[in-house]
Amino acid sequence: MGKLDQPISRREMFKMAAATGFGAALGLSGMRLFSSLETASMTRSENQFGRTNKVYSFYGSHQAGIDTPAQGHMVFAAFDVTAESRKELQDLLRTWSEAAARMCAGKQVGDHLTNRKLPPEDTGESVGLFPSGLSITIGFGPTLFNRDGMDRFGLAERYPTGLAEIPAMPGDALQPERSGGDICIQACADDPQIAFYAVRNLVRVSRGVAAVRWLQQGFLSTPQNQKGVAETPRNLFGFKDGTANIDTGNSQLMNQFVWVNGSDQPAWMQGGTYLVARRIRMLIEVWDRSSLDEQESTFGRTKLSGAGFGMKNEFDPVNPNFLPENSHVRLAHVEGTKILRRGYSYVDGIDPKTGQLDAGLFFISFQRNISEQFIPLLRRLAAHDALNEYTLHTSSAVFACPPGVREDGYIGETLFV
Ligand SMILES: C=CC1=C(C)c2cc3[nH]c(cc4nc(cc5[nH]c(cc1n2)c(C)c5CCC(=O)O)C(CCC(=O)O)=C4C)c(C)c3C=C
Ligand SMILES: [Fe+2]
Repeated sequence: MGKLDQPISRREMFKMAAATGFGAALGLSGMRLFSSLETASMTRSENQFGRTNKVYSFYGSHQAGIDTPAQGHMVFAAFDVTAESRKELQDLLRTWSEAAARMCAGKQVGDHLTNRKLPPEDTGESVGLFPSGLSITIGFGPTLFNRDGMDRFGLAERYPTGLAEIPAMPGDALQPERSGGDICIQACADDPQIAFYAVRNLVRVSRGVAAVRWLQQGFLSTPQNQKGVAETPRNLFGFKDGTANIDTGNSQLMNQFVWVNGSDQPAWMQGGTYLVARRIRMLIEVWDRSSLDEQESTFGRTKLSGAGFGMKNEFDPVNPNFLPENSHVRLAHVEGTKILRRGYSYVDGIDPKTGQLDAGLFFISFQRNISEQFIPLLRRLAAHDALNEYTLHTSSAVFACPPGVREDGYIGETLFV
């Protein structure tokens, strides 16, 4: 194979692109990134699908994928760890960290061409694609610390205070095979192929020591107003979802409600946070037959503008007295406490029993303490929320997301010191 025929890595391509401009780099490599639909006015760091040259480092004081802006696509995988020793578990976390750091930087996990007689060290589907703001977030589930009374990895004593299992709630329709997990990986990117690529390669390099227990894909579309400013995304019920979310740029709120910090224990979780995932099926067919009045009363907000009842604009503070007592927002709005929501819509075909769409919200939230923030909120909603008529919670999982990774370090290393 001649030198010019050899595929180049995403890193090489972007180095070349920086030096020469994308057109020249692409001409040289023979790769095609821009379709004929794209115009000269389109930014050279973004293609017509909005897939971007953005890079979120895997290294830093906090993990990416929490306070970084939500990308358009998510693949979330929960794993059962089959490693048999603490050392094997640490090796797995090291291997994952190395691979994750490379992929987030827009590089491939390994070489495609080392040995024709062996499987390539990278699966190849990211060649020529943009880094697309890939973030990889890793969390540890309760069973990693203690499974049925067994301390498999000598970690039982290090069980984190803020990690609580969610008790059964009225109306739950949880599927055990879609719930729980020893470790989770949340991969988000502006390109669905990059998000899948990341998880697929992390699964590949963990063969023999971890097995996927369940996996969920999700998507999110962010509208832009006429000035090109991003607006609140809408969920599959057509409502703006995220209006009253925590502003991730507000470090005071992030420290108050999301990051483990100050005198919080255990010390190994400082800079981390706790993740709750609930796969919530939305009964689309029932919803679509309900009147606009009923839909708006369910949330206590106006469908088109997103404004709370009695208010004019989306971001006007809600006045609970104007909202129906059992409306979602009235019940979820609790003075003095908050959680950070970062969920994705999903569509998983149809329910084979009923023929109805299996679509909804893969709800993800991050908080400093699950028992104090999330569980009381879910209890209120499960007991009284008008939205329950249109939803079914089909899976549930909780994870402790350790702090970010230092260069040369690995994810969760503070847990082992
Ligand atoms: C336990 C926490 C929550 C679950 C589960 C949940 C499910 C859920 N939510 C929507 C749609 C909306 N939620 C909105 C606001 C909102 N929701 C929660 C928590 C849970 N939601 C909170 C804390 C809030 C903010 C309350 C406030 O302080 O005002 C809204 C309104 C717009 C917004 O602020 O985002 C919508 C719409 C769905 C469809 C859903 C389950 C499928
Ligand atoms: Fe909500």
